[in-house]
Amino acid sequence: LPPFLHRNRNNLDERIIDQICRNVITDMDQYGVCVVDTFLGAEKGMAVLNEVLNMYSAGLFKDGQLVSNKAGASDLKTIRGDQITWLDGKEKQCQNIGMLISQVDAIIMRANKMYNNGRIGNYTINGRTKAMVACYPGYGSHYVKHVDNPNRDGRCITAIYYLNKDWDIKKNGGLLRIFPEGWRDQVADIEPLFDRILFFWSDRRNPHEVQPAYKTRYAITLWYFDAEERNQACRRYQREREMHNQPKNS
Ligand SMILES: Cc1cc(NC(=O)CCC(=O)O)nc(C)c1Br
Ligand SMILES: [Fe+3]
Repeated sequence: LPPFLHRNRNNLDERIIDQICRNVITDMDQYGVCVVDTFLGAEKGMAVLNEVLNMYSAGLFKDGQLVSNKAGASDLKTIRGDQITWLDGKEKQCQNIGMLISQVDAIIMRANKMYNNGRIGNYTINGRTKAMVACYPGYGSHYVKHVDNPNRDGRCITAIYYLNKDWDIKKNGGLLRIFPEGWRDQVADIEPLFDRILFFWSDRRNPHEVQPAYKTRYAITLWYFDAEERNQACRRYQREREMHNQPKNS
C-alpha cells in the first residue's frame, strides 16, 4: 500500500467492504454520487462522534468562512459558516477518527483496484488530503453553492462522513443539495444523517450547497487525489511560484 494509506487496522468484514465497493463503483459510474448508510455501525459511529464532540468542546475548531448575513454591509454582525479543523487521524484522542479514515481509504483503494485494472472512473488514486472535521454551529449557518475542485487541483473524489444523531431535516435544515451536471433540473438531496457516508466527483460535475442548519451539524470530509491531475497541478503551481519569485534583474 502507498505510504499515505493506513494499514486497514480494522477488520470490517471483507465481504462488506467488497459489497460497498461495488455500490460505490456502480453509483459513481452511473450518477457521479454515491450514498452508503450504516457505514461503520452505531457503536463505532458513536465512538467517532464522541471524539469530534470532545474536540469541539475543547475549542479546537477554527472559525470557518465568514458569511455576512442577509442584512448586508450595514449590519456588521456576520454569522459564521462552518467551523473546521484538520486531522491526519494519528493524533491521540482520535483513534476512532483514524479508524474511520482507514475504512474510507480501504474502500477507495479497493474500488481503485476492482475497477478496470486500478482506475476508478478513469482516475488512478494515489493520495488524499488530511481529514477536515467541519461543524455548522446552527442558527442558520450554511455553505454557499460551489464546486470543490473547479480548476483541476488534483482532487477527484469527495468523501463526506456525517455524524448527526436523530437529525430531523424539517426542523434542523442542513440539507446538502447537489446539482449534478447533466441531470437537467434534478437535484440530489442528501440528509446529513449519522453514520452515513457520501462520495461524489469533486469537479464541476457536482456543484453543491449546504442549506441553513438550525442545529449543530458535524461532518468529516476527505478529498482523494488523482495521480496525474495532482502532478500537473503541482508542476503548474511550482512554475507559477518560480515566475513570481523571478529575481528582478533576470
Ligand atoms: C471548507 C470547505 C467545505 C466544503 N463543504 C461542503 O461542501 C459541505 C458538504 C457538507 O457538509 O454536506 N466544501 C469546500 C469546497 C470547502 Br473549501
Ligand atoms: Fe464542498
